[in-house]
Amino acid sequence: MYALTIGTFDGIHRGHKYILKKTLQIAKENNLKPLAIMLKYPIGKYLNGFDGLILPSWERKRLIEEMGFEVKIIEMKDVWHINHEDYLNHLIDIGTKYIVCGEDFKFGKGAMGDVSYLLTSGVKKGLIVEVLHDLKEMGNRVSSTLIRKNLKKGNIKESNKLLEKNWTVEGTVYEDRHVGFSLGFPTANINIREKEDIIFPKYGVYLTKGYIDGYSRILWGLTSVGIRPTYFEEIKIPKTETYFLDFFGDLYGKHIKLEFIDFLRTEEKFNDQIELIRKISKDEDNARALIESLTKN
Ligand SMILES: Cc1cc2nc3c(=O)[nH]c(=O)nc-3n(C[C@H](O)[C@H](O)[C@H](O)COP(=O)(O)O)c2cc1C
Ligand SMILES: Nc1ncnc2c1ncn2[C@@H]1O[C@H](COP(=O)(O)OP(=O)(O)O)[C@@H](O)[C@H]1O
Repeated sequence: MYALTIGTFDGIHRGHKYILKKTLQIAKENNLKPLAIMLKYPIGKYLNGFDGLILPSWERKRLIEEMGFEVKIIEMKDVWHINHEDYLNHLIDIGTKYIVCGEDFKFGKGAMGDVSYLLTSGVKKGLIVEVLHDLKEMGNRVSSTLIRKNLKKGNIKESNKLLEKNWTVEGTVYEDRHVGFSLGFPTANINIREKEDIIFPKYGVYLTKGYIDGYSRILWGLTSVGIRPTYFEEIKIPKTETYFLDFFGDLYGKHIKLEFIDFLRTEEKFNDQIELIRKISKDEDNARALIESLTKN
């Protein structure tokens, strides 16, 4: 029998950890197995204005499993036609005894199932329901939406605080126009949207740490996210590209994980390449000073 919690858990932030830990505790106390049913994408993806995921589903699954859960990934298209009564019966059929959820938990077709439904019909069917209050940070509800908003503003430190770890993206390095080398700043283009719709943070320059497959060294880098307004390109596709400091090597085809540490500046349109090069050199100086202050002591 299971102690179950359901959600998208995008980011596995402080609020998620609070619900997940509570579920683990309940499972332990009641001799149940902890189960997390995880949606690949939030409902927002199918409505208007979805900026993208904070973390891909496989990373969220890994983190939840690491806490001690069995994780089942579901996709919205597989469940949104099921009405809330049938879905509740399904949860009971698979062995759910306890459900742990937040105040705004909704499920079933048209989001008709909610906490009050669980507390009435669910309880009648023998379920035990634990409803948790929202976790707040400076008066704000800790949520994936809040973190996405922070990422869109370039507030990396605040996002990392809410996530309780450094925000990380990953992907394979692909070849592009080879302009980077001619500028004196080769950049590894990392395809962060290879498999899932990951959020692009505010366009600009970030201090990052790179973990490259097959390399034992962790590399500091300057990561530019954006559409390179200095250059004319027929179609503008946002890119995440990193110039690694004190490094030279072929990175094409390599898998790279990037940890975002800080935001340095907004992306700008320069009149010519010389101006851009000057600015990137300044970015490098700023980054090196920041790294020194971070790695001191
Ligand atoms: C640290 C850094 C800062 C950058 N800032 C800007 C910028 O403000 N504006 C811009 O148009 N491009 C900026 N770029 C992107 C460069 O234009 C880009 O790396 C170059 O065009 C190489 O592109 P490629 O990978 O297609 O060869 C920046 C790149 C780096 C590494
Ligand atoms: N310090 C470095 N940081 C990032 N990439 C580097 C570095 N040194 C060499 N490279 C190589 O250079 C490539 C990027 O060169 P660049 O001229 O920007 O071409 P592209 O347009 O294909 O990205 C990287 O993918 C990597 O293989």
